[in-house]
Amino acid sequence: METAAIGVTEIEGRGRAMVALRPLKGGEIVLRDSPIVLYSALPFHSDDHQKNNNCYCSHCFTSISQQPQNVSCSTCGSRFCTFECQSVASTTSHTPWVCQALIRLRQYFSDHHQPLDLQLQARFLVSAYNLARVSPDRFRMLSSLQGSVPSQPDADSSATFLHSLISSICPPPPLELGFSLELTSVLLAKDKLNAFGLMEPFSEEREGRSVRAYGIYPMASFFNHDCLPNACRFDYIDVAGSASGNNTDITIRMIHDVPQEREICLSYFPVNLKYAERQKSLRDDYGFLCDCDRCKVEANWSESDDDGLEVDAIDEEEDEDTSGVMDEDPDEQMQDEEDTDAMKGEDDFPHAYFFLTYMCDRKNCWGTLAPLPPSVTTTPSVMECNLCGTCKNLDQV
Ligand SMILES: C[S@@+](CC[C@H](N)C(=O)[O-])C[C@H]1O[C@@H](n2cnc3c(N)ncnc32)[C@H](O)[C@@H]1O
Repeated sequence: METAAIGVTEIEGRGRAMVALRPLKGGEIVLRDSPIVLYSALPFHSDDHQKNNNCYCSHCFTSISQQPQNVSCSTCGSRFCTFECQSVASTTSHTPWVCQALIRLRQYFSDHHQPLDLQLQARFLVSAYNLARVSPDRFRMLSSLQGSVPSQPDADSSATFLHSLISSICPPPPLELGFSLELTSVLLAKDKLNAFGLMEPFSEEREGRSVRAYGIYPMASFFNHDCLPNACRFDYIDVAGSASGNNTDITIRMIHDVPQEREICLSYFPVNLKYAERQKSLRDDYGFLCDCDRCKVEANWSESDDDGLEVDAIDEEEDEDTSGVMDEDPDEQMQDEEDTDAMKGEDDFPHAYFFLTYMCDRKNCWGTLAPLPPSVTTTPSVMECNLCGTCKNLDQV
């Protein structure tokens, strides 16, 4: 039997972390994870009619706009892809309390205009308090994830507002753990630190990435962040299909080879973000300052470097022959380049190799490329983008 690929360990200053339990190959799938809690990314109410017209299954989030057979909840109107999905939902994600809570919150948000963030936090709280009722074991998993009572007054004011809203219009049925402002506040902090956005299928016309639903995944929540990640997340929404029951599962795939004991990290946002944007998001949203190898270099850049150097350096690099380097560990590759100073502007920009090799260059995508899993291809040089799905041979990269 093959040894497990990754395991959870504690790293000082970083909390729990995922590490390689054996040498890992680029393209290897190191985790498949199913969500413990899911919620829609659509507002309860929006002036945008497209957004009000929910065309996803409320349980498995498969697109149902093309499915004439879809069914609706006779009480709240939520739509489901099939009777089977609706039947499963009636005892899990769409219990009578959720149904009533959705009706009342929808009414409240159409009468009182509130920002999208707050509406989505309300959706999360309904899903989380419902989970506490229908699956105490999964709720305990959620409770064990990173996230405690926040210190920022802003976060506390959202919790206070949402707690009082839910208490007054749709209080949950009695729960073992109770229903308190402190629990609401802690749950919101866990959502903020651990939720993954399940993306709409890619479209070149749409700027930015559009999220269909948010999910919290019990194992994937242990990956720490690095601005030059060695693994990335793939989801297969609308590809897997509701029939397989895993439309909302995610997989984590290695971007390149890593040795045993190396920490496996994801990037919490698209890798093209600038230093200041990354630091702000990590400080404000995740509560830490990043001092990864890339940040150490970019911390010394002037603002104009940050604006222009990445593109300049990539253009310079594009003239070089990068084929045939994929069999090497890119970390070593970068180290070799550092040692020999083979790359122009190397001291300032040692991560040019990463951008050239692993960043998708399709318009408006900004996804990350990882080799296809060895089980899918016999050609290790085929790279797939985790957002738009484009496949490229390494010699095209
Ligand atoms: C999704 S959790 C990752 C797992 C977490 N370390 C734990 O113990 O459960 C995100 C949190 O991990 C910590 N974290 C993630 N990446 C980090 C990094 N590069 N340096 C320090 N802390 C990090 C931060 O506290 C962040 O809010």
